[in-house]
Amino acid sequence: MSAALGGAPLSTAAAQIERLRPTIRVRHLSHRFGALDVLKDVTFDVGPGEIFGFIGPNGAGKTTTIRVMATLLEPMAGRVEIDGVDVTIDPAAVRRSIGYMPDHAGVYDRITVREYLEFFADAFRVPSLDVVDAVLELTDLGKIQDRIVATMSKGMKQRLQLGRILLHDPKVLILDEPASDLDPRARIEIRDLLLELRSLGKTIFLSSHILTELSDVCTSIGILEKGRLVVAGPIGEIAARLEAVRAAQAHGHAPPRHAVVPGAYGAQAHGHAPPRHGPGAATPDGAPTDPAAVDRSQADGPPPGYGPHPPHAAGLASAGQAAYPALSQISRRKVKVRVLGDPEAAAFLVRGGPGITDVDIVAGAVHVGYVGTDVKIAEIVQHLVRSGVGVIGVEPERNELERIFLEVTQGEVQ
Ligand SMILES: Nc1ncnc2c1ncn2[C@@H]1O[C@H](COP(=O)(O)OP(=O)(O)OP(=O)(O)O)[C@@H](O)[C@H]1O
Repeated sequence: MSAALGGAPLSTAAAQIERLRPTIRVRHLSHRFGALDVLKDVTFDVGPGEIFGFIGPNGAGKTTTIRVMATLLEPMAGRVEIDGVDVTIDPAAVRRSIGYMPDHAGVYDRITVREYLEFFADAFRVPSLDVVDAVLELTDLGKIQDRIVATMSKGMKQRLQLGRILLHDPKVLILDEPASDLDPRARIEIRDLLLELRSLGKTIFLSSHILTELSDVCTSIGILEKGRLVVAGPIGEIAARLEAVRAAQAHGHAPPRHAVVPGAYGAQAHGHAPPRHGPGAATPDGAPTDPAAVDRSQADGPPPGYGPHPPHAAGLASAGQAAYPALSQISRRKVKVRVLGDPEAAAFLVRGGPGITDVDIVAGAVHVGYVGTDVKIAEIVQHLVRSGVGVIGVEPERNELERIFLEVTQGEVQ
């Protein structure tokens, strides 16, 4: 089926340009509602073929960002490009290349699934027969195509909404809270569908205020808090940088520059690091050295009325310094260790060790609190094994994304 939704083949040169260019490019985006600064200098990239999770608590500014991306709201300052097109310069072209699913969107209830899709296919002026069949197959709604929409479950309605935004074969999907209010099965189905859409070459931007909701499908994330982007990039890369910060701090050093300087995520995360020499070269803190580059960077610079960019808008930089005390204090971490034999004996061996803050037995597992990096986990395990304890399971207490979220945010809402 995918031929109808897989996009046209590109020439080699064009394909190369596309591979290098971020599909979504947000630069210094700022917006105000009345006196409320809702978005403050938000900058990030989403590369082609990524599933980008835009995570933040209620009121953080996710929907406002999305509405700008979807051409429904003109930004007060900053720039957003979708597939190389500026949303304020050519909104019609942007609309053709995106499929936008708002949160809590309604569906027409009194028609069948097929009629619903045919109606929108007509509205979008796409040849409805082939495309509707393809969408029904992709969303797995073919079996219930004659069902009245009103009788469908929430999960099915959500898939139908996704089907609707696929009809014009957009390159980019922008989904506002696509999994909220869904039961676990429906969430898994949406997740699988997103993975399939990615395999068809779509770039997917989704927002969520529930961290674990779709985190397992995201290739990269951005965390928004009180209108500021706290961090963005591939999950593994952010985790590695936090680990470097922790390691340095565990040894009483300042965090290494590469772990915290502006530009340590985003552009570099997508392979667009500024060269060290020649045009576009940058100083270690990301400032361009060539005057033309300075001009270009100023063209991207702070919007009028919004002042200089606050340092922590640029990444983990200030997160590792004063602005994010949670990071600079190094959060205590926990690891759950399962052992053969008596857990009390294992707890006794670990308790009081260097960097160990507390040890408990919960449901037969030894829960060890510690300060430090993953190296500490290895040391604990090594110590137990050398002492003759059989270690059968080691599980850091939180998943990676939860840990990152807790470390880089302060739990503030606006
Ligand atoms: N049209 C508007 N007029 C005034 N204030 C608004 C408007 N739209 C949003 N806001 C305010 O802007 C802030 C950010 O809202 P936004 O909807 O972007 O957040 P969000 O991260 O999507 O939150 P949620 O998950 O609750 O949807 C909130 O304080 C909200 O009340």
